Amino acid sequence: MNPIVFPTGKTLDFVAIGRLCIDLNANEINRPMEDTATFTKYVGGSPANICIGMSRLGLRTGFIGKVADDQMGRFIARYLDKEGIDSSAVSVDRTGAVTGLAFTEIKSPSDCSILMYRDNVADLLLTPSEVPESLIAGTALLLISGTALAKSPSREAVFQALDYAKRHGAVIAFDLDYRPYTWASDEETATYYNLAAEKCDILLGTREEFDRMERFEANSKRDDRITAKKWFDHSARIVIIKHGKEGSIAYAKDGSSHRARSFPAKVVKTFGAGDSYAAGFLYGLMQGWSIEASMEFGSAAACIVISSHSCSDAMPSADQVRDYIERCNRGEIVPN
Ligand SMILES: Nc1ncnc2c1ncn2[C@@H]1O[C@H](COP(=O)(O)OP(=O)(O)O)[C@@H](O)[C@H]1O
Ligand SMILES: O=C(O)C[C@@H](O)[C@H](O)C(=O)COP(=O)(O)O
Repeated sequence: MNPIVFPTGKTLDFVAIGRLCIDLNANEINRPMEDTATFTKYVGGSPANICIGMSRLGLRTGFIGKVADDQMGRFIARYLDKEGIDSSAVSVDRTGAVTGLAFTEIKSPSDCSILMYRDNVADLLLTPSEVPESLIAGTALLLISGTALAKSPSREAVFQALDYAKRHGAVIAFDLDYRPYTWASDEETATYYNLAAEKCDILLGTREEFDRMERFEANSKRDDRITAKKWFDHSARIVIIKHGKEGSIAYAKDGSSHRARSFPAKVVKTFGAGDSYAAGFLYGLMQGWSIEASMEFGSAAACIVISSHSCSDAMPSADQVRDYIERCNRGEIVPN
């Protein structure tokens, strides 16, 4: 069963708020970054990737964010337009801030890491006054992402967006998306994550990300059910805890739980899994599918992205995801 009823009659299906950045993915894979000479540039940033994923799946999407007034910022803006994403709420920084960069290291299909350059980044300078109420009033689903909570004024901009979403009945999804680089302390992280999560209908995060929010609480066994239960006393209706290759588990407010296995994949790199999973899962819910069917769709979308070189550019269409599931069912995908 699907416990989320999305509002109808909106002009957009999905709006994300947060960072628009650049991924620089190593071309010479299976080696440390010290030995990598060339990288390919893609649009990146977790909420940007999810929004691109939703657009590829055929939804009407928009983005609220801030880009640098430089070549990278213009590359991002152009890419959003090409993908058919409403970028009317993407403002341009005029203070000399820069675009965030994520260099990716692909040492092996299972040993990947990210080196972030995020000093004075434009995305964290988004202000509450740059969040248009009309765009949020006109969407069925708003996605927020944890990194945008790391600093003011972007933090207040996200809370402003949450307030508008509540006011206008948009469903709210929160991808925890914890990135250590941006936060001042563990206490600060837990405080703002908890304050935002209380207001959201759907929470998605890895076990490690939920651990960050629970640092003051008694869940020493890191029990997923205990983690999820807390949020049902607030606004949550679905809590998903992701466990990499081991799959994911969803808890719903009615007490049910749903496990999704991961599909086989010829993995190039592991990053991008969570973003494509989120896009596939949220897309499924918006089609009125069950939680299980939506999780399956997200898991297959994740495999397509981790079998590719990029995150954003590799986001699949709905037909590609369906085809991947069928090929897996026929035993045609042999994992590495
Ligand atoms: N090595 C893998 N093989 C197949 N599927 C994977 C693999 N890693 C991740 N996935 C899929 O992607 C989903 C999200 O991945 P996960 O690593 O948990 O999130 P994140 O990328 O946010 O850390 C998993 O639930 C699983 O379906
Ligand atoms: O989120 C970023 O700033 C970098 C992403 O674009 C990057 O490609 C990535 O790490 C994806 O994250 P994941 O889906 O959680 O693995």
